[in-house]
Amino acid sequence: MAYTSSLPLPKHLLLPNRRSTRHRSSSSVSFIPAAAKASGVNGHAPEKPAPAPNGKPRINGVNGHKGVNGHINGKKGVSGHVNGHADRIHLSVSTGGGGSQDGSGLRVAFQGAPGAYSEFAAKTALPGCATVPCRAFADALAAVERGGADRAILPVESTMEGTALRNYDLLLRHDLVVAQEINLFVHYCLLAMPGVRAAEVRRVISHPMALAHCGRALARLGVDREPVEDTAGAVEMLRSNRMLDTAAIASPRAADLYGLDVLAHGLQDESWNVTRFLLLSRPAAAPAAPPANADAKTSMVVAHRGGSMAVLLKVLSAFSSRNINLTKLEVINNEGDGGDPAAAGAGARPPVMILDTSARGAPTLRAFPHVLYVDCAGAASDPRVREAIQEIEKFAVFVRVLGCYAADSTIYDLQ
Ligand SMILES: O=C(O)C(=O)Cc1ccccc1
Repeated sequence: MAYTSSLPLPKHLLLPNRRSTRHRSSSSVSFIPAAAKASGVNGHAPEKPAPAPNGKPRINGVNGHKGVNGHINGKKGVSGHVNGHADRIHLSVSTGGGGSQDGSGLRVAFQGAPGAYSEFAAKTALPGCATVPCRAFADALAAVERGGADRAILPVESTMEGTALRNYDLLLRHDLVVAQEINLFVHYCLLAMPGVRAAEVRRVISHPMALAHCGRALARLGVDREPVEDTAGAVEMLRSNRMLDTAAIASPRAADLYGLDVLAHGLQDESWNVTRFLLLSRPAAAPAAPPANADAKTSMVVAHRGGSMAVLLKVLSAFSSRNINLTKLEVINNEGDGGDPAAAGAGARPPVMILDTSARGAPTLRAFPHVLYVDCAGAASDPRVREAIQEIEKFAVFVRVLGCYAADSTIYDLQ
């Protein structure tokens, strides 16, 4: 596949996150690697490279330039140069919890039926793992907490829609840590029962994210849309009910797996469509954190009192004064309902619920109307990162480090 350099910047790099407007006031700068490369920020047309040495197909999402320290403007400094290492594949993380480096011996819970994008992402990150299908993302996280799985995989942001706030909500409510990240190029296909022609399709079913990513194509087709739990589940539903007036949006792999026809390829409204997934682990079973001098990322959530831009500036200054790059910054302000969860029903914005695991007693769920989701380059053990967090803790209400893991700027392409 050839990617051209003339694509516009992904929407979420330019605008406040619009997907969240109903429930959330949120704006973000979120840096999935290669998003800006595809947009031609550096003037190079990205090319699909040879498979990586480990056999995984990959797109090197970055161009070898170092990022601009502390630069969080959505246009410059976001070309995936999170850590300045363009074409390495970071697979040398210890998987902890008894698993080997390729994930053999690990069970990874994912939402959906076999063939879901999340399962591909899990298998790409940990080729030797066993995947455990779950009905909902919440079930996947609960499976890890209860010991029924070693990891859960969760899509947390996409170049087309920015942060998946509902999945962040889930992550924050659980006592789990980020163990690994993986970026997956997502191709959407229109699939139907063998022999069904496009003109016969009246309805399209898929995961809500897939329907949203293909909105313009679906409008052109003039079909009804129906959300279901996941893309592969949609395909399974078509197959088992022999639905002849319905198509599903899912991956080409799901078409093979379930024996369906592909009516159209590349259905997504933007040709550059990358989803970032996180692999989550119980804290005690997490892989050893990358050493301070390795390419690493630290993810955290910062709750603050809100009310002014000063907090944001102070957070930025804590990082930029130490030359620490930010790779994600999402601002959530849910003060509209005064933090009253009871007001949430009528379109008011509920506060963000975060499990506080720092206290001595049992972890408690706390409500915060003003939070920042921050990913920074560097390990949590790096003295600069430690100091930045300590500085933020002086003025924030609460900081929870969500994990420290190997930075992986590769975009994997499974087509
Ligand atoms: O439904 C799936 O296949 C999933 O894994 C969730 C999803 C949907 C669309 C893009 C990425 C992940």
